Amino acid sequence: MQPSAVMPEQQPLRNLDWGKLNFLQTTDTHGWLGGHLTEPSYSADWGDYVSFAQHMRRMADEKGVDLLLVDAGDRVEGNGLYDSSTPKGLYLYDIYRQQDIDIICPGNHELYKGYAVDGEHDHTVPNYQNNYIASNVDYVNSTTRVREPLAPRYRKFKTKNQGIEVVAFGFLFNFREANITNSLVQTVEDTVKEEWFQQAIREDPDVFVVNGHVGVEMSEFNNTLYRAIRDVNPETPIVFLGGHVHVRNATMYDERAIAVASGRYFETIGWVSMDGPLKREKTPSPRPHDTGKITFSRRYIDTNVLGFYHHTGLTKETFDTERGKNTTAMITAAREAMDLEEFFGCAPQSYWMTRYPYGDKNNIYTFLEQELLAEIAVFKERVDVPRLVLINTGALRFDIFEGRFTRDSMVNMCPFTNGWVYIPDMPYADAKHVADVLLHWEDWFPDQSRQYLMLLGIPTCELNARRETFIAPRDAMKLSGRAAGQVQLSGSDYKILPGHTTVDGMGSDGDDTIHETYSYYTPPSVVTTEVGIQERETPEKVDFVFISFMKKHVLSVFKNLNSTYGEDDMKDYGEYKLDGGIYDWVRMHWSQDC
Ligand SMILES: Nc1ccn([C@@H]2O[C@H](COP(=O)(O)O)[C@@H](O)[C@H]2O)c(=O)n1
Repeated sequence: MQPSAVMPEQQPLRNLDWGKLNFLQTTDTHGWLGGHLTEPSYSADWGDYVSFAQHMRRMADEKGVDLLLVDAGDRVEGNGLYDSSTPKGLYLYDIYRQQDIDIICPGNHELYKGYAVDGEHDHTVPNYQNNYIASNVDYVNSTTRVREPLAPRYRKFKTKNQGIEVVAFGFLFNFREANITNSLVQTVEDTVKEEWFQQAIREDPDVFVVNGHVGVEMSEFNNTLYRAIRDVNPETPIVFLGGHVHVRNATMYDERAIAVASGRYFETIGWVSMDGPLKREKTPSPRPHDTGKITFSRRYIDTNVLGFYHHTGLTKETFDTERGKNTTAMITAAREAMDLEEFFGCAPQSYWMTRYPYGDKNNIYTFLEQELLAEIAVFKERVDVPRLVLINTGALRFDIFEGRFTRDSMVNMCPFTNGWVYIPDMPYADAKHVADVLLHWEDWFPDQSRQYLMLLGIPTCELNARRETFIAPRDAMKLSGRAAGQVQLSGSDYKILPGHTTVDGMGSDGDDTIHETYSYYTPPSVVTTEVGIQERETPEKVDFVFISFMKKHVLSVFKNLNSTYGEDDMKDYGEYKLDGGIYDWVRMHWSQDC
């Protein structure tokens, strides 16, 4: 743990079921390798995970079974440990590589910026050599424009103890709208037609492992890849290890194919185990599968040291390994070098992405709309022109906690350096119309809406995963005026604290830690604010100002509406960047100490 991280509290835990083949999975870590310093349930750091994995590998050896470590991408963007150095990732790649990972692939965040693609190509791919798999992502050399696979397309290997033959892939969802030009993503549909893939699915392994930056309910996994593999291999067990959607989720595609994704921001380490007749005899050829039952199990391990001690049967005194401790020290040194605890201001209250409804004063998007937007989208030369400002809610990616707001909190909340663009003197009604279409895309274009939103990635990906409101019993009690506190389990020292309470396609027993649930409210896809516009006297023309990330989306609306507006009408709206604007706002409004 980092020196300033809070200690976790003892909470009731479910054990891990071991099988012949077991996996520890991370995904969407987004640079959070220092852990969640102020959240006890998730306060372990990457060094603790290094120690944990070393012990788990030892335990696997003792049991004579196998353990594979997998990461499904989006390792960058979203935490100071990556974003606050120049160049970005200066410390992260070395810290990351301290963990031995057997199967690793890229996510979309590795492909938004040229330097991030180069970071993969120059650091992560060589750090993990043949374990890095890029089944549908290419690297394009910026100077020569030569295109080559970012890493091998697939990997065939035998596990250490059981000798199970594995064919492993590493896919990225069909992310083609926003990746930068030194990367190239081929659709999963086109990739499965390629000769190498057709050969790979005929390698006749004991198990297929499809690692992918893909949600377990996205069609790239549950349709295209599942069908392609299953059609040729009716009996072979398949393990899909996904990500991207930032939620804990698991489902069985059939009795011999499981799909699991393990949340976001290093809050969760996924555990998947499979047991039964996995390994087949060497002869005859083709080797028939033992069609005996394969059992699967999944757990979402909260990233804290008390859980790690429990699952390894160790204690504070016996848990840390040399390598783990060194990794923790590397993180501490990097955090200090980048001054991530630098005080920026004092947040007067917490603001939540999904725990309070949009419109409530505790909701971060209400805060963005009502407080921030008018002051962070400013262009001195046009300051007197009324403006309609629009931003995607995906721009803010983490809650703000009441109290010290540091360099770290700033990047956690918004790592993006997007600028602002505008269409000058646009008819007010047209600007409103575009905003309305972006907000209610599904109503405007019901046929293409959902897939379109997903592809374009307007909102937070959590929004795409979960759309129904859930009011937690504690909040329901508050709403009805009754008191509620932490739940004490009778006859035990354990408290039940708020945290992840997952209901997935396999039931409600996936979380290792038994938590009290949070409320959940779906955020909108965009928010807007009007500056210099009176409700009773609306101007004929306004500046339509939007975050540069939304350029493609706005163009897409124009196209769908057969509008004559196009890219040539869009101009830079000053030089303010999103992160810089928020920084200045915090300095100005939250300057008091705390
Ligand atoms: N420059 C950027 C890049 C991304 N976003 C937002 O992030 C979303 C994608 O993040 P995931 O973790 O969900 O892959 C994307 O949909 C945008 O909302 C951004 O605002 N600016």
